[in-house]
Amino acid sequence: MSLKEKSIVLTGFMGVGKTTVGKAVAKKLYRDFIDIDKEIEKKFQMPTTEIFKTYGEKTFRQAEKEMILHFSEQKMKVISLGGGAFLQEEIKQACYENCIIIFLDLSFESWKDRINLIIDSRPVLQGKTLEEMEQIYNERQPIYQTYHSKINTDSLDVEETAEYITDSLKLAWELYK
Ligand SMILES: Nc1ncnc2c1ncn2[C@@H]1O[C@H](COP(=O)(O)OP(=O)(O)O)[C@@H](O)[C@H]1O
Ligand SMILES: O=C(O)C1=C[C@@H](OP(=O)(O)O)[C@@H](O)[C@H](O)C1
Ligand SMILES: [Mg+2]
Repeated sequence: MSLKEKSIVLTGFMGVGKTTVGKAVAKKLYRDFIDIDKEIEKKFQMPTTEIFKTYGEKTFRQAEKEMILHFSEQKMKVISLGGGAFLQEEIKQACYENCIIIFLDLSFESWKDRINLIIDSRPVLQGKTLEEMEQIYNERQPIYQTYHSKINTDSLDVEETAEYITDSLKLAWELYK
């Protein structure tokens, strides 16, 4: 597969903007957009929080793995992962080999301001104190260190982040064609 054909995968902690930015990047590149959480929710016909409540996290993680292994083999997509996907080594390897992984980084200080936007739809955060959330944030950082490109979004809005990503990709495609 040539570099230009590879699917783009967005990774990073919950709430950093993978879904929102992924959609914007796909639009700019005229590619299909796949949000893995959306695909899992379609499969189970219920929101993620309900999947966790009804079937448990293990079932969610199994579906997440199957879905990502399937889509990571496809060309020319923009794929937004869930923030827990890279807890599974097999997913990380498949994405690293087949796709271009972009890590959306955001400091905990900036992340804190988004809690209200995401808390209701993120079962992993529900019932946690701010200190516990910070602990999860810190514990998760090592899993995101497998990437091809990293972008810190502390001072960027969605459109600026999407533009930075597409500009970098176009440059890489031009350089390595
Ligand atoms: N760069 C950004 N600046 C400000 N808010 C953002 C940014 N990126 C995303 N958001 C907002 O943060 C929330 C979580 O974004 P989302 O794309 O669902 O993150 P993720 O998929 O990484 O969990 C949404 O309400 C979204 O509008
Ligand atoms: O980090 C996690 O464990 C999760 C992140 C969520 O996706 P986002 O990163 O898009 O919020 C979703 O997959 C699920 O709630 C579990
Ligand atoms: Mg998302």
